[in-house]
Amino acid sequence: MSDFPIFDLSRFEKAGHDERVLLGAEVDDICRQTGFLAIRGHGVPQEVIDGAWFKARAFFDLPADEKQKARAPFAGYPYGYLGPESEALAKSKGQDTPPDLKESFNGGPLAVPAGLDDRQALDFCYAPTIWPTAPDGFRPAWEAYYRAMEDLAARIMRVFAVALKLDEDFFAPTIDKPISALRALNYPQQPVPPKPGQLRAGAHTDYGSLTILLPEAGSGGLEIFTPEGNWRAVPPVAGAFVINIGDLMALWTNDRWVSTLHRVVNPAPRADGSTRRQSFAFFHQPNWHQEIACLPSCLSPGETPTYEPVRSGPYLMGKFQSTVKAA
Ligand SMILES: O=C(O)CCC(=O)C(=O)O
Ligand SMILES: [Fe+2]
Repeated sequence: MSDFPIFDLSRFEKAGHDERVLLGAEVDDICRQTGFLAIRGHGVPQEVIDGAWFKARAFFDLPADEKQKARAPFAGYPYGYLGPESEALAKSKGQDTPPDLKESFNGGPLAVPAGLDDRQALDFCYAPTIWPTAPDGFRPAWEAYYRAMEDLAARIMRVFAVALKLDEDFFAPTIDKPISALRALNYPQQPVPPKPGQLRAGAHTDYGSLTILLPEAGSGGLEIFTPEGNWRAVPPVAGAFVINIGDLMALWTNDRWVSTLHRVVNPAPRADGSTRRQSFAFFHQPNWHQEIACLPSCLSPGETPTYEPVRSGPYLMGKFQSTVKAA
């Protein structure tokens, strides 16, 4: 996919007002088509990326019973280790498929906002992350990466605001107590052929405002469903993150921006067996109570919003739980 769009965030941040508007218009174009692009010039230190990446790798390399010590305590609990075959993302789209061929470790917000007393929020998004006891140093490395993603997401949301012809900090109050989750994914080698319809990650859209992906360097498998109706590979871009918008951004923009269907396909069988793939996905999610309703700048005169407003937290909870419970 040689024409996969790449956006230089440092260029935007150094630019004056007029150039920002022009760069914002480029992002608006991309988000109207697929909402998938690579971000370079992001400023996230390589040590922070490597720190979390190699701790995650060391965790996935542990024996299964070690990893299970950090498992989510029940189906539908959002954090901790989710072992092989515990989720089918296509179920969030009403597709009944065999479970995805992956395992993941998931962590939530690093702190509970002072004074928050919403039971559902406390029991779901602010439920404690179940930390692994090994490898040493996992938690600080994870938290450093989580913080870097939270910061990067807030900067990208500023670009989005400009792209939508809104005040640059329009989104700031909607994401000042975000309920984002970080997920480390491991797609193991496949010694046994997948079942019919079974993928590494079934076709889905992401649920929130924006996802920041870090696919393994040189790996393939991630595909998006293009407006022309084809599945198309997304390449990992060296030194960049792949970002995509989620359902809440589509809702916010009255479908001016698309939350594109994507999936991770199985690798071709290889004689050397080296088909394992790792990735990080940071799911940026507006404040629990934030109402997401069509933005005024996305409504032409005489047009009415397509969707009823939703609240960020309960919306996310419903989507997440649809992927792990029996259909
Ligand atoms: O691993 C990847 O590259 C993508 C995973 C993904 O789309 C997801 O977990 O939502
Ligand atoms: Fe996704």
